[in-house]
Amino acid sequence: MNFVTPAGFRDVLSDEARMREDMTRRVQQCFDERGYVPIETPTLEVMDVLQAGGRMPAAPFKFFDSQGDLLAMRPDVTLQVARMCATRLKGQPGPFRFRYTQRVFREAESEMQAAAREMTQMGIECIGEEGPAADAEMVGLLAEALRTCNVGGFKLAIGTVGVLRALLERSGAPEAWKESVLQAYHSSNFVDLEVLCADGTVGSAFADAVLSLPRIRGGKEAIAEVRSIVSPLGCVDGLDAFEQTYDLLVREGLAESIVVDFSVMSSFDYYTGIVVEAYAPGLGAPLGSGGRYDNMLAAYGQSRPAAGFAFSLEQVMAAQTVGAENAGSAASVSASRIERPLRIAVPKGSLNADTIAALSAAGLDTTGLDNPGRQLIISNPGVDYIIVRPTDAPAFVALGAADCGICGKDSLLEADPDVVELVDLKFGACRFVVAEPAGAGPSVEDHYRRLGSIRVATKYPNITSAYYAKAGMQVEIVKLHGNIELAPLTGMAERIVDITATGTTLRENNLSIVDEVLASTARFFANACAFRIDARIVELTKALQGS
Ligand SMILES: Nc1ncnc2c1ncn2[C@@H]1O[C@H](COP(=O)(O)OP(=O)(O)OP(=O)(O)O)[C@@H](O)[C@H]1O
Ligand SMILES: O=P(O)(O)OC[C@H]1O[C@H](OP(=O)(O)OP(=O)(O)O)[C@H](O)[C@@H]1O
Repeated sequence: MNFVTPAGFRDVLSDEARMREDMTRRVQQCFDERGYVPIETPTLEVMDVLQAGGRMPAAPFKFFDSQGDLLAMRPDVTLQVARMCATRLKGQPGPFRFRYTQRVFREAESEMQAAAREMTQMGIECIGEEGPAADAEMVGLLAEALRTCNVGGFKLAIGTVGVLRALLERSGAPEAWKESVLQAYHSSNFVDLEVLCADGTVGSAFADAVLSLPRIRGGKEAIAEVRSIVSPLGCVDGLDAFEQTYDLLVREGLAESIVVDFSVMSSFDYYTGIVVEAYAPGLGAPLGSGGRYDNMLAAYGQSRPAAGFAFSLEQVMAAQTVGAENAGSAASVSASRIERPLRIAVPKGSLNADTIAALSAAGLDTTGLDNPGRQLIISNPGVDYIIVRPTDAPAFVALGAADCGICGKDSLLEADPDVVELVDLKFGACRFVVAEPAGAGPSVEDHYRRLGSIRVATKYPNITSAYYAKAGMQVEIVKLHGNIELAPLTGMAERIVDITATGTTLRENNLSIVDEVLASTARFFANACAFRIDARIVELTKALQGS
């Protein structure tokens, strides 16, 4: 027997535990000095209670107790605080300022994530206050806490959800379109957004506004730019308060640390006003996030305005490690981000030549990239090309090993990484199809009727199972790594789900297409944090769009 901890759970040895203790103490003291008092919430909640508060931030661990209640380990503290305020503190007038340091527990969300499943969150919730002063207090305190933790060069991206909500409501668009737009915003999919805004569902002024909003970023001028776009449409909701919040933050000396960014809207259904996400240079994932969630308490029976944030102790410690490594070089942490080469994941294989051509047309020095030999990283002035298998590109970018990259939409759909999809590069066009041996249709259908399932071979099990789940058909998926067409020819599977481009492979192996699953082209995409703090990615995006 191996005496190991469960995946994603670990012991913390003394040296690290001492650092964690010290950091926690300093942060809690910082919160305490601003009038925030400690609270603790239970490790377990009834699942229905958690769900009542809105979208769950991550999949929780769940189990039944002896009474048959479905319980969940807390994936987050905010929902619990909302529940607590609306129930146990119902009779008290407030406002309440709470702080906490608590472990949260999350089931792994994807295979690609080598993630911890137990994390320590430090955060605050301010219940019963609203307006720019309360919002600035929340964002300012997040900045102060990160400074207390010596996180160098951090950035706080702030936006407000009011403007987009107003644009959608007043656009007159059908619900399905609005949901698709929100989905594109949530998944940071600029390519989908472009397609939706070009489909003629809403007038061009609304379409242009919805499309340009997430690309606007900067300082005070970014707010003015948003205003000039949404004001003629009568959609300035929340923008005045947001501008006042921004001014207050600048007055607190935070101009260098905050960046207005209207693409930060990942939890639109949960937040009602300002949203904030914290990033540190060199970290692939955000340090923490927060915002205003005025509707959540009402879901528990008592309406009160509320705002708060939480950040991860583990992420803060990781930022310090990256900061210490950068400090070894001549530059400071924030400056080193600018000086460090931009890391681009470049696919080898069939997308390679077009990728090099696109990067070169965008103005990058691609010398040596077309003939790297066995060298896996090609370094040119200002840029490191990381040569990857196309199916690995999403992992490199999502985990922050590369700042941005290129691969087929098929690889992105299969991996479903947390990245920002920026440009449809149009090359690498292919179609995903379901195919079977020519003339085998009746026998495959008979097989399904008799056994209630068929075997489908593919390199893309996630795309395939999503397709069959939608079709309501039971299948056994056989995962292969290449020459998928062999599976039905050898009797290993009845059908395949695979790529076709010219159709030659299907034709030469006497296979015929049963259905179309989706079409794919190559995409340029970026790590969500790098996209928000590294201006070079925005520049490269523009250059690639023009090429
Ligand atoms: N005829 C085609 N066959 C395969 N892929 C194509 C074709 N045309 C375009 N593509 C695109 O090129 C991408 C890379 O294909 P390629 O064959 O180079 O790598 P792969 O073998 O699928 O990936 P990996 O080596 O990571 O398993 C595909 O994901 C797809 O988006
Ligand atoms: O329609 P066509 O132009 O004939 O292209 C389709 C073929 O290309 C891909 O294979 P790939 O060359 O990537 O090899 P693999 O089977 O090893 O993945 C795909 O899996 C098909 O087999």
